[in-house]
Amino acid sequence: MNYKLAVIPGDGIGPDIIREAKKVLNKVGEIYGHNFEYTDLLAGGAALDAEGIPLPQKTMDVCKESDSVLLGAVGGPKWDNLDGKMRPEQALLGLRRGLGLFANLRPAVLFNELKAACPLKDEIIGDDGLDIMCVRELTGGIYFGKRGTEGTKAFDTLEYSEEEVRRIAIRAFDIAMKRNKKVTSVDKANILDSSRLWRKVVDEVAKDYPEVSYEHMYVDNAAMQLIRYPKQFDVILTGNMFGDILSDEASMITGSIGMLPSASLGETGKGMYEPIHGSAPDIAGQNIANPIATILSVSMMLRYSFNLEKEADAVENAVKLVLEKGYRTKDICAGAPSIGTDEMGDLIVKELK
Ligand SMILES: NC(=O)C1=CN([C@@H]2O[C@H](COP(=O)(O)OP(=O)(O)OC[C@H]3O[C@@H](n4cnc5c(N)ncnc54)[C@H](O)[C@@H]3O)[C@@H](O)[C@H]2O)C=CC1
Ligand SMILES: CC(C)CC(=O)C(=O)O
Ligand SMILES: [Mg+2]
Repeated sequence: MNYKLAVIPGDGIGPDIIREAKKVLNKVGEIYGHNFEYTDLLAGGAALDAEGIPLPQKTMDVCKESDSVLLGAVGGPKWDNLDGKMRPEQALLGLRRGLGLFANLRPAVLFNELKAACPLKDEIIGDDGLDIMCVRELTGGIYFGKRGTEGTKAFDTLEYSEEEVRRIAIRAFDIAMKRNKKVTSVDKANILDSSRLWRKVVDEVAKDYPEVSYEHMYVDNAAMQLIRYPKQFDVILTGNMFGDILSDEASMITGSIGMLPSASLGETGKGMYEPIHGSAPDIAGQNIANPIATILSVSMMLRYSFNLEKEADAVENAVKLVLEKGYRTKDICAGAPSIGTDEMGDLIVKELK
């Protein structure tokens, strides 16, 4: 099969981690007889530098025509003083909305081999590890609300429609049915009207899933419970900003933010796949970034967009084997010797079968 991929390396460590992810995809293609055809595109700071805007029309057009999108990360201090609408991060919002990718899946899984890198105590992790799926609404909420600055005041607004909540809730309950059948819906319904609407709609959706146990939890409590007793969670369903924040917190369950992949999905098979971390300007250009979150995002692409289960498993297994053999990038080495971004990519490619 031939798969057309739009590839957006972006800024900071973006180009380094994307290079490793492509190596892995190329090897998967070679072993399993697929052709992955890449179109490299500009977005974020790289696009601002080249064309003066964060999301050029060509990037959007090619993403729309492609079977899926692979993205590194965007942003960095060079562009931090630009007006809100011109910032690199606007490219992400434009892509997510423009492609209709309302469901952001962020699986926080602790590989057994990385227990030492996880800051939680052994008795909290237990013997059977940790595995939480964060389902974040991605095209609504406060990141997309009306905002502005008026003199010495600035405002942002948070809106959700019933339809927006319903479609993400259905996605979360469907996912829970294939996992441990538990959904924790996270909101701030003690304060926010939009959260009370969120709760009402989730209650309605839950009626169609009698096998799934579900609960509501306030976001401040959820942030605390994630550290106190993460095993209580199976699927976390939440809005755009809460999901952004809680998934960075949940990433420490995996040992490092450099381990957590994501899939952004809509109503069709097309998705956008990216690590949950940013462009990490503090380590850019040093060959120390962990490429595993991006490589696992490739695995999610194979599974969710192309239905290539064997191939997706092969990528995950290759990552596990490399970790089993003791290889670590700096963020997960817990004081032991570490290897570079490129060597980690090469070793994962070598373990693919
Ligand atoms: N999806 C995207 O493109 C995102 C972009 N950003 C942008 O990225 C820039 C930096 O944002 P930060 O808040 O610093 O978040 P960040 O996620 O880039 O970095 C936070 C910390 O985690 C480390 N880190 C991140 N990824 C890593 C990896 N693969 N391996 C090892 N260490 C890693 C960094 O070195 C840093 O110490 C900003 O311009 C921000 O707006 C932030 C989040 C998401
Ligand atoms: C940079 C933001 C637009 C997004 C973000 O932090 C994320 O999606 O994780
Ligand atoms: Mg984030």
